[in-house]
Amino acid sequence: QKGFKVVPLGVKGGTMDGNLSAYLLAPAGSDAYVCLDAGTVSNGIEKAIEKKTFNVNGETVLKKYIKGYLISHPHLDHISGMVINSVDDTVKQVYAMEHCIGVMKAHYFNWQSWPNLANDGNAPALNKYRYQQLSEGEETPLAETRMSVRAFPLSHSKPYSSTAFLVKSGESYALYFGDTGPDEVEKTDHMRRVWAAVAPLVKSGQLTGVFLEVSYPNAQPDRHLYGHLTPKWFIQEFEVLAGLTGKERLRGLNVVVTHIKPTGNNEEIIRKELNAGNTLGLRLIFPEQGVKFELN
Ligand SMILES: Nc1ncnc2c1ncn2[C@@H]1O[C@@H]2COP(=O)(O)O[C@H]2[C@H]1O
Repeated sequence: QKGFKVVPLGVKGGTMDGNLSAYLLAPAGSDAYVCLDAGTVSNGIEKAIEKKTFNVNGETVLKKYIKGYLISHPHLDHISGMVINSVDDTVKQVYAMEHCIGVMKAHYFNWQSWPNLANDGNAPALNKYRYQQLSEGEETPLAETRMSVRAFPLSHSKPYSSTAFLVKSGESYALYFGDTGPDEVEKTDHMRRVWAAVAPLVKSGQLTGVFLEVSYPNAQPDRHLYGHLTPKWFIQEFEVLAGLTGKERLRGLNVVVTHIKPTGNNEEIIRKELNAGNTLGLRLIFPEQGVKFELN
């Protein structure tokens, strides 16, 4: 089977602490998932069961279906669900780049913030979560799944970093961006480097979807982006990809819109601004907590 299935456990940025960034991703036809970021875990599993996305209990989803966590950066809204659930969880892998593993060791699984359920850091390390360090561009198999991942660094308000994950299953790929500012504002080429890596996969039709953040409406001034995108910058970044692939290649590309901060009626404003700016014909997907969808 080609492509992936996605079960969002949490979809928002900002302060809604029962619904923060976390996306289960598995090859189509498989229940061996990884969790892309883990802001909200239990509440998302519960919502998915209510919505009949899963017909097993929450314990089975947490312990058996989730085979590992991919953490883009160590901000609480991307990691707190994993930390809180670690007590009830089973042995699994935690994949992240070096800086992010460093923060988890020093600041979360350190016995002071939380018991050290991981396999390194302050003694005694209880050895339940196994840190797997990802290096830029290197393909790492995702244990107990049919998937592998390549990681790319992102800039999330300099000097802080985040990560994009390019997940492979068979001949299909899905690209997940953690929080990121636009290259032009961050004064980096990090997003461009990701686009350059995936452009051939867009041309060959193997890239089944892109998860990209939009945190604020266009009215947010660039000096207050804090390492995030607005609809204008989101579209502008896809224009960079279009410059590498040709615009026509992006028509109908699945793009999952993540990390909207739901202040006031910003969700509606952002949706309108994205739709109005979508001259590339991207297939914008606004994910809902617990509602499964497919990428193929
Ligand atoms: N300099 C700042 N002043 C006020 N708020 C900030 C500043 N930097 C970051 N933030 C906020 O802190 C939040 C942390 O999570 P986010 O990166 O999603 O979004 C960030 C902003 O909302």
